[in-house]
Amino acid sequence: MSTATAATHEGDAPARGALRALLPALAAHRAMTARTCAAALLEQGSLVTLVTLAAHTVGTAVIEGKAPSAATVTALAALVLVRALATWREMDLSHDLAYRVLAVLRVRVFDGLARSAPARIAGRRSGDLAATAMADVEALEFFYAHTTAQLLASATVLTGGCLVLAVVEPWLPAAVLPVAALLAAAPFADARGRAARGARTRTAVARLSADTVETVDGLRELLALGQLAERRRTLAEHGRQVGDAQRAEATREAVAASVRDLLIVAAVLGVVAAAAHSVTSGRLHGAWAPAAMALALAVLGPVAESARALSQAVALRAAASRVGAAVQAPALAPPPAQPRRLPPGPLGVRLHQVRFDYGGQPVLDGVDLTVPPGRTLALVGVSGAGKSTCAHLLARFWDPSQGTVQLVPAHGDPVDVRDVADAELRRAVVLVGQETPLFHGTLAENLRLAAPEADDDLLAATARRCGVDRNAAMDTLVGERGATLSGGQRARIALARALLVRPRVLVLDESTAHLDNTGDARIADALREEGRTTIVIAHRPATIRRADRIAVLDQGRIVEEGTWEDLTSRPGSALDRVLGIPS
Ligand SMILES: Nc1ncnc2c1ncn2[C@@H]1O[C@H](COP(=O)(O)OP(=O)(O)OP(=O)(O)O)[C@@H](O)[C@H]1O
Repeated sequence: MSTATAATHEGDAPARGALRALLPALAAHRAMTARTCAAALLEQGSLVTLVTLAAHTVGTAVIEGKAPSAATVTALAALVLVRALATWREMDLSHDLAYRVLAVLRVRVFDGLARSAPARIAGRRSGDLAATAMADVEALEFFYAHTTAQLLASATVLTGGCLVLAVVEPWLPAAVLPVAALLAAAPFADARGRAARGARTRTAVARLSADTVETVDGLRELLALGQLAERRRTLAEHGRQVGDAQRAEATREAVAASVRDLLIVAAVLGVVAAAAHSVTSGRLHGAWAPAAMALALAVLGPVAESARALSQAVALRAAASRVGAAVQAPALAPPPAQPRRLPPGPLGVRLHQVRFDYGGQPVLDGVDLTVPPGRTLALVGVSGAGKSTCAHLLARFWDPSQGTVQLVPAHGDPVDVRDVADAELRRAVVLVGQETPLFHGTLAENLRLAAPEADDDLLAATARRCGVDRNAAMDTLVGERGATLSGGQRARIALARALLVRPRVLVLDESTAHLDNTGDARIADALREEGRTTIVIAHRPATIRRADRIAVLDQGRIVEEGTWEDLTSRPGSALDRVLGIPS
């Protein structure tokens, strides 16, 4: 897990640069960002001009007893219209910009997860990952929609307003600028605390999301174990923690909002006092007193709003950290710089002196294994011996820390799987696990994941070959994760899907464990194809003995290899020990 993610999970203040790291995402939308800034500037600028002109007009009317000119009334009406249009345009553009950026960000989070799958995902809860992919990305909408353009516009309007005030009376900006500086500094004063509170909220939300996903997933098991009431209590407790974390943020924000209001009132009173003094000493026309007050109020309002947005953005550091960590997750199996093409024809497999660990003790410690092209090997070992790990290295979910995993053509040089482009490797080597998931959709849709171009006849023929229920129509809904099917039916569909790829190397990791003995034998026939290399990981003796050769994995190495007859005729063989056959 990356440091940023770890910090967030522990509820610490996340990295300071996390929000800055979000800005480059705007680079792809420079023109739109510029339009959003221009609209925000027009929105704020038109309001400031409107209220200042209105106050000056009223002041002039009261003091001089003159009705406003037609030009002034027209200008005021035009400003109202401009302000309304600019508000609509700014909201429209800022949200459009934010949603575009978020759409890209969601895909980049997904890419990050895919790049680091399954290793990095293995240690994390799916609800937690879903929270990063959805809730954290969604939370950043505020940053993109309500921070950047508003900050730029309010700073510009403040500068322009102060220049006008300085022209009217050089002392007037002195009442506005210190308050503006205080408002701008406020979000940074308690940045650590705010970021930590934000992180607590995000962590609580992620935990609740993880709990909810796990509970929904495991409802059947929880029901069977009589644990539903307990689970309900846990969910309620974690929901309460989310509420507490959100309330703590809201309470601080309420205090900050009151302080901001107080500061603005103080600044406006300061401007009123200074303007009144200038008017009474004859340096300023009386109409400028209400105009200066309105102008001060109008420029400080957006500054206060920006300060609020900045405070909220600081609280989003945790979400930004989590999204950043997901986006920047390094590839665990980096793509080759110069991919090598696999030669045509059957491919064998060779693991040479392979070492691998998951960050602790080595799981594989010098594995040597060769499967000639077109042959079937049964990889056998006690539970936890590292059989699936070998399969995962062959499918290149991970790379070994030492040694090589190669695909070996009948003629020509072996090719290291690290040198093969991902798409080509996925076509050449297909791994079917015991719990290969099916996706929500029809039987045909699930099969077509492997071969999008396959016609219905091919799908039906392959499904039949693997023993998928004859009566199952291609438009039968299989339900999420194949929930409406039996374990055996799911296995048959997963196998049919694998066959549609027409892989040259097929790795079956306990994929037929759900089938009865007859089904297992039929599937073995269906899978047999001239030239295909097959590695079968199994515990069932009948499955193992069908293989051309058997390799026994123990203590991280291949300790025994041979045919079924060889190994079972050897007294006290490692195979006998694995199968529990007394010597
Ligand atoms: N993602 C992972 N992170 C950490 N350790 C892991 C991970 N996957 C597997 N292991 C550990 O590596 C060892 C080998 O696991 P592996 O799944 O390869 O065994 P196996 O021989 O296939 O077992 P089984 O027959 O029970 O499926 C086990 O000790 C397991 O706990």
